[in-house]
Amino acid sequence: MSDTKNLFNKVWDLHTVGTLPSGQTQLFIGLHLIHEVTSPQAFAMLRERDLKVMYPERTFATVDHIVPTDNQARPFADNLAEQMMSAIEKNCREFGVTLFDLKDGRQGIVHTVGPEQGLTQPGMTIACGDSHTSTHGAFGSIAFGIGTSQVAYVLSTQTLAMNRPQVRRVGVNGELGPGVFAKDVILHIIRQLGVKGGIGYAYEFAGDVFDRMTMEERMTVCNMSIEGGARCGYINPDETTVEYIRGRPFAPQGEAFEKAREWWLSLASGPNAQFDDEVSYDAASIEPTVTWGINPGQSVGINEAIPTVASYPEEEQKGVQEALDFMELNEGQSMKGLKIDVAFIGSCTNGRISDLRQAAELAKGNRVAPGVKAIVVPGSQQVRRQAEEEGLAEIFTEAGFEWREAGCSMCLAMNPDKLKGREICASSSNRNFKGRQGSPTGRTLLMSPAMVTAAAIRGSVTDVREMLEPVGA
Ligand SMILES: CC(C)[C@H](C(=O)O)[C@@H](O)C(=O)O
Ligand code: SF4
Repeated sequence: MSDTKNLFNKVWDLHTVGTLPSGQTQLFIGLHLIHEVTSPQAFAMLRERDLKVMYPERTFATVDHIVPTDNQARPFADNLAEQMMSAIEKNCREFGVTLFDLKDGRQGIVHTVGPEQGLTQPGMTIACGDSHTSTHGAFGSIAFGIGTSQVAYVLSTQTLAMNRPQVRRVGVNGELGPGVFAKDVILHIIRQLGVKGGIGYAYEFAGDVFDRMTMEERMTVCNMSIEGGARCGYINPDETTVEYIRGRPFAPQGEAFEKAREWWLSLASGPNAQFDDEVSYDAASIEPTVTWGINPGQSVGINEAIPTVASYPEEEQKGVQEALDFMELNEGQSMKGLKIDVAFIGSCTNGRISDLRQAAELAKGNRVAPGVKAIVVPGSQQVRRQAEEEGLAEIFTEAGFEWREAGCSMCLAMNPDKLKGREICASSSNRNFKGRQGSPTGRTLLMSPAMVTAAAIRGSVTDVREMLEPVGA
């Protein structure tokens, strides 16, 4: 393999089956993850054509979006949710696909359970009928969100027709300050490059900030690469990646693991790797970040004022004003002190054990502010069990947070967890689109789980650094 090839192109080339008449690449998909929302029609398409799932052993299913996080008794109160649940149960049974269902112990958000079970590995191509599939790129896999008809295609052929994106290296170097987390890094990147800036690109995140990150932090970053418009995002595999995977249920074991390790590490972009574009940011310039608008690029550092409309290019000004009007915020205003109604800790961006540990550390000995509804929703049953064992669940409930079952919950509100009316929600999720959290007029402020916890306790948007122990104390 040539030294100048970056990881993305190495993995792409290794999985290329051929070039289609359209000019697209037919790409072999190593791992296909499915969930209840985008799979029912895909299975229906297979039935219509009398097709089978080509590699049921490369296909794994979970339930996450529609799952209630309080009362999980069947049948679910929501008829549509019950139908989706029964459909995935039937489809997995009939097509021979492993399903992590509610009784399984491994159920959770699709992007939480893949890595947790050791299914997600470096050098793989991964597809899932879900935009945040980019999360799996944290392992140095190339992982794409796909639509329902493509889900049918992958089920029946284990391949996907795709245009090869260009690769942009996004560097962040230096030291992150206290109270600045992976979430702030990716919100900062999206703000700089724009929500459409990544169109046509795969993002390689590189630099010493990512090198020092844990796998869970890397997943937070890659999860949101698609919010910046990129087709996918990834981080080169290193010893951190290898050690995370070691011993997980679906990881290679023994000698096979050592062989895989060598191969995984060989895939990383080397010092001479070429990129179609490169940008880089200084870690020290990143503050705890919070969104003020209706897309994930509309954010500010907690000590900054909301930018003026005039500071945007003319073609964007109308949209910016519309966002301010919807949020009932003004240019020049500070986000600090803005009252919140709801605090949501969870989602495939920030619903893993390290997120809950951070939140619990701040919640310990504090109380959720009067009038604020605060919920903590683990990303998976495994995260939930671990949090209970570590005493985190108890810390949360003592502080006045609700402790829930695993699922997507209020990230998308395709389940009973919804905002009401004009409520403002401090949320550790990844999208702040109008109506995203279940009320058409509800308002979402994206931030790190630590910032959400701080807002829950103070009752308003807070600089989390005010609540951290001074260094050395
Ligand atoms: C329901 C699903 C198709 C959707 C996605 O693709 O991302 C959801 O997960 C989301 O986050 O909006
Ligand atoms: S947690 Fe949110 S972003 Fe992630 S898969 Fe579920 S709905 Fe989509």
